[in-house]
Amino acid sequence: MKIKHYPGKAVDASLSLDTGNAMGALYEANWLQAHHQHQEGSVRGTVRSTVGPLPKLSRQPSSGGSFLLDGVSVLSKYQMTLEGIRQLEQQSRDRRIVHAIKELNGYRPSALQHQPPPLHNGWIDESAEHLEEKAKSKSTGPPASTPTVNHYVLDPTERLRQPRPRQQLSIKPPSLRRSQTMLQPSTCTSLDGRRKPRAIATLAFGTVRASKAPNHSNSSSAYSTFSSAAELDDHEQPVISTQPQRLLPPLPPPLEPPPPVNPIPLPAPRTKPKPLSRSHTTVQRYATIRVPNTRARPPPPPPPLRISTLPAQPAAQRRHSLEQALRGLQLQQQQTQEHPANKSNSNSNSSLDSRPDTSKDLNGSSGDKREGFCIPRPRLIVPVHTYARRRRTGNLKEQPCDRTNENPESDGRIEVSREGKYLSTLSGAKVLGELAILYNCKRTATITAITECNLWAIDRQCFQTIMMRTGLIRQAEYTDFLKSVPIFKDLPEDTLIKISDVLEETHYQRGDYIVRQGARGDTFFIISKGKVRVTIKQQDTQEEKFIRMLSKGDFFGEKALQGEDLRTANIICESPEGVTCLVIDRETFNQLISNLDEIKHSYDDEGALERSKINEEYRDLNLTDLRVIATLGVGGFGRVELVQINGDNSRSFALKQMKKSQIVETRQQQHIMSEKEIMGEANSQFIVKLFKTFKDKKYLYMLMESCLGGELWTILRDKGNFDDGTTRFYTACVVEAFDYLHSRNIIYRDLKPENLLLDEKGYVKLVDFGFAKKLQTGRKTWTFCGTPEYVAPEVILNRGHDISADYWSLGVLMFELLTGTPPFTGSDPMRTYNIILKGIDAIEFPRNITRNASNLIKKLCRDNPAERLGYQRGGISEIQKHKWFDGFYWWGLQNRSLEPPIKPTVKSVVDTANFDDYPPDPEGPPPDDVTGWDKDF
Ligand SMILES: Nc1ncnc2c1ncn2[C@@H]1O[C@H](COP(=O)(O)OP(=O)(O)OP(=O)(O)O)[C@@H](O)[C@H]1O
Ligand SMILES: Nc1nc2c(ncn2[C@@H]2O[C@@H]3COP(=O)(O)O[C@H]3[C@H]2O)c(=O)[nH]1
Ligand SMILES: Nc1nc2c(ncn2[C@@H]2O[C@@H]3COP(=O)(O)O[C@H]3[C@H]2O)c(=O)[nH]1
Repeated sequence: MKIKHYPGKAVDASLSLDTGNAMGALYEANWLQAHHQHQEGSVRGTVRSTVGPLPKLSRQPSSGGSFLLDGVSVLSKYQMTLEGIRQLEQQSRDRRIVHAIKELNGYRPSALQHQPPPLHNGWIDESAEHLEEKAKSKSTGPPASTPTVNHYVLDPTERLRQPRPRQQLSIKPPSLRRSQTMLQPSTCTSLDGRRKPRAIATLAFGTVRASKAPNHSNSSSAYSTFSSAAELDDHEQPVISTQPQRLLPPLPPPLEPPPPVNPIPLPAPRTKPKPLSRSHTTVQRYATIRVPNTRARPPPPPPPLRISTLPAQPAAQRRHSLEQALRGLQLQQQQTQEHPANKSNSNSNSSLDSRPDTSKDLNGSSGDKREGFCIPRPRLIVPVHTYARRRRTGNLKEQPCDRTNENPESDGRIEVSREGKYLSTLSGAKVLGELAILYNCKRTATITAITECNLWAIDRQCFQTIMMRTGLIRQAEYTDFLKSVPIFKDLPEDTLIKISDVLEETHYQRGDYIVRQGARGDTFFIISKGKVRVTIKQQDTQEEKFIRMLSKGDFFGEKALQGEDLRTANIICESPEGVTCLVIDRETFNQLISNLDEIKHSYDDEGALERSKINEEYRDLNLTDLRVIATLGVGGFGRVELVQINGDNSRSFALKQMKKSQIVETRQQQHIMSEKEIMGEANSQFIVKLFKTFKDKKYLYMLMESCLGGELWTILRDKGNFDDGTTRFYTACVVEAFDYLHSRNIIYRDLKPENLLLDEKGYVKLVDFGFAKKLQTGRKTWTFCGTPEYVAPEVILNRGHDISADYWSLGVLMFELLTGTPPFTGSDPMRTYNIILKGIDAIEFPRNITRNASNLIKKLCRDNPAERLGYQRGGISEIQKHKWFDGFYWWGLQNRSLEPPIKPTVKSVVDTANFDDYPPDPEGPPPDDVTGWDKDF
């Protein structure tokens, strides 16, 4: 063991052993030996302090209470609370109304089926062993709630185990000792690892062929492609709708909107309605416009074009017709739902496409199996505004209108043009002419039949009635769904209705890129059916890395709307039966959604990106560009200096200088590399940022952000102890830092007030990542390291430890902040370990520790790592939800709006008044080390 003395500063000890993991083995052997001796009634009070042949002992503790866990659970932030969704839907206040509307219209209950609730809510990958362990503890009761039989019976230091006199706990400086970080050679490390026309027309068959950008928006091109270019010769081909041209004499004044609830006594058929005979419906099939194929041959005279209007009908008959039409809708919907092949695409490929094409049977008599079909699903009619909008989804490049793709052989195709400029070609069950009716305006485009077309027409009044009804149904359906989506559940009803009004439902097929990384984005998506895969392109390889799956109720696409318009990830349709999304435009997003807390969260990759941008700023900085202002602190390997960049007095940095020779001597090379990597990538305001590293022959340097509020240790030393509220604030900062690290499977391992620095505002940040380590999922690590007073029993016993060891140290920190002394304090490390192994229940809690605080401390300092709060199913949020934190404003802490309990005085960027004074290093410069082990530093 080497003890280093730093003049003027408390002692900092480095404990190093030559043998790999001998330390842990030695300790365990000692405890066990002593335990045996104790059982034999012969406690002799000796601790073997040399590394010699160890007695052959079982590594299992001799009595119960602790478990060896190999399976480490990982907190998954992306688990959906399906159970919650289901409950919300059930609780929805106007559910009956929604239901009534649906029933009245023969709609089926929402297609949103519930999945069984997940087995748990936030943990994945639990090893069988872990589960088994839990099952066991369920049946027998949690082992830890059994009064602690202290199986660490050894007591070589009987005298020291006397309860510490109370006054010792609240002792004022100078008795507050600086804890000592211990070092051990890292040879034994982890085992790891989206004005007045009268009819609209529906094009019944065929498929859209041309000008389809792969954005899956079914309604073709955007206005931006309009120009005064090339007039289309209207005489060449039959014109169905022309723009801007009044087709028919003006209509009577606009229809009075019917009351919201069904004005027509429609029966609400629960059984499948009979297919209607076509003679009963006003929604008739009109004379087919047969147009010879003009593309392949020289243009013949235009085909005869007959546009029929619906005969004027008495009101009762009209009502009956509407009834029929709605039944037809209903039937159509059922057919769509019943044929799996038809299920998939409500927009682009009409469900009719998959049926036998009987379009040539004009009278629709024999062989026409589509008797029930009237008009396609109402949804096709609704999103009319899509013509005007270029939806930015996954297209890196807009696809140009390519008329060469059109298939001259296909039936029922029409061409849409405006001011003579070609817009698109449509076929299949498309709706045309709805705009002029909806907006009471002139035709907005010219429709030309380019092949024979079967068109169906509905008069204005009928169309408007259907629209109103379908609109209401749709609104109710969407509102109902939104209430079941976690991020919207607390929004007021009127906001949900507003959102429902502008939602567009879009369907994607398996493999479709709904959103493509790098593309410009203007839309926000909520998944209403199916699953999508999130991937991100790797910087070096361009390969796509899988990030996560998102499913019903999840949302995506908020990032492009919040930032630079660019999509930050790929979203790919994963479900074989496709994915349905409710799409919201930027305007609605900004007005109604962007302020929701859940929308503001950031993803890991964003942090990494942001960090690499920050680090980029210092890329060309050299050591010689820095000038030293003062010493901020002294650590195990050297000094930390306050520095400024020459010529820039506006800011300052902390430069940690580490002696290479000493790093090698204590075999800390691996730890130093890990420190650089973790601190250089971490992007949390509760963790000190490392901007750049340098090296020369003697030293390694780390250029970090400076925290001029000083060490929490110094403030604690001066104040003696903190009150409950102050302790809560600092503990909460550490919880945030741990949340960041642990969610990335990084264990910190050296928590203590010395490693908590205050920034100028009074928020604390974690510094010194010398023992931090990234673990492989579910793995443990075995390096014996940390600060004696803060190490967890499993570290002492060398049983392997993981992030749960940090929760132990959090409990210790709370105790120390509240009392001024850590709970487990011996006169030397060995004695300290001994006290630790006796457990938290052996420690007397002074009265100034409130009941809630001691409850939390005890829950953090459980012998059994698996039982520690933070490490269980609810993850770190269980700590945040503990009674001691009741009323604590976590969101204010995260956005730094919470007032810190102590505001340090920092007069300028070079004010070091909050730090102790440090004389020069008496040892002088270390020897050169040019062995090259540090080439990656
Ligand atoms: N970014 C910083 N801003 C201000 N002071 C700092 C900063 N980093 C370190 N210090 C000061 O230097 C001291 C030593 O730094 P640090 O703990 O990182 O060194 P170390 O060599 O790893 O020490 P240890 O022996 O505890 O492992 C800190 O306790 C603190 O007082
Ligand atoms: N304005 C416009 N209308 C289109 C487009 N594609 C199809 N249409 C249909 O063409 C129809 C022309 O008549 P309407 O304006 O009544 O309604 C229009 C739409 O239904 C398009 O890109 N722009
Ligand atoms: N960048 C990023 N986006 C994610 C992640 N998980 C889900 N997403 C979503 O993927 C979307 C891609 O498009 P946006 O960038 O607009 O918004 C993104 C997020 O909504 C993730 O881990 N990182």
